[in-house]
Amino acid sequence: MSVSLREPQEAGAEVIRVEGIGKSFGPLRVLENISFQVRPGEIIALLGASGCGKSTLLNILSGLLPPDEGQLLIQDRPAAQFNRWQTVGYLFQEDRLLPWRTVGKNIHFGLENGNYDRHERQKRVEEVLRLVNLQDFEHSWPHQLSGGMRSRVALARSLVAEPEILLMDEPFSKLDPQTRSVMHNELLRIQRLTGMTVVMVTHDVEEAVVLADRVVILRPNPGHIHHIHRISLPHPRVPTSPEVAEQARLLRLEV
Ligand SMILES: Nc1ncnc2c1ncn2[C@@H]1O[C@H](COP(=O)(O)OP(=O)(O)OP(=O)(O)O)[C@@H](O)[C@H]1O
Repeated sequence: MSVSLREPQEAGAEVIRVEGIGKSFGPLRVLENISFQVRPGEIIALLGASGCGKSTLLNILSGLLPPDEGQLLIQDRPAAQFNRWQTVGYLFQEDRLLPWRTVGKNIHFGLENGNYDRHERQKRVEEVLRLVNLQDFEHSWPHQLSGGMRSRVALARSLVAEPEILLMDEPFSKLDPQTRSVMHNELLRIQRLTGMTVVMVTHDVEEAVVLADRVVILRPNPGHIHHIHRISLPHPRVPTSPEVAEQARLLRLEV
């Protein structure tokens, strides 16, 4: 994909800046005073107990949900000014593939908010299918695919508009452990190739350790940042290794 040819951004620049964000739903205070920055190409995991506001925070980062307080800057611009369809890709817990569309047409869906001609759309779909190693499945139907392949199609759909930022809400949690591990490696390979920035919600401490550069640990009532934990282990990080187990142990003490 042409994302792989993207110019590296200025060293140290931030792609996301969250400043003092708060959010309530009616009387329920969900997030309070959330501040952190994300540098280009970082993988950030949002980790915390159920209900501490991880998905709400991800929705705010996507620009879909306005915060009540504080501000979100994407590439130094207020969230209201960025074109979220081209800047941000979103990958959900369910693959959300449309069963009446082929793989190729499902991926086309990721381009329907952009201004692309037919030739450009087709070129991008073919490129992203190669990126996720599904080049032979453009004309297959979702029901013909395994869980891991469906997960790759959903990933391809979120990447086809070449977003700078990929937001993921527990995207691999429904996969079996072996397929999940394969998808972790796929994500890391694609991240390296494209240089995209990733923010992901997870419940899974090992997943956070295997993937993330930094883990933002949230605690509830209302959701706030307890600690930001850096994971400095080199890749590949083997899930069964003592180093990963030790980092997971440290994280569990904090969550
Ligand atoms: N649109 C909404 N309207 C009302 N309450 C909401 C809304 N969205 C989320 N909430 C509430 O906000 C709180 C935080 O929800 P959120 O989904 O962000 O947490 P989470 O940490 O992602 O949880 P989980 O790990 O279980 O998915 C919960 O109490 C939830 O019921």
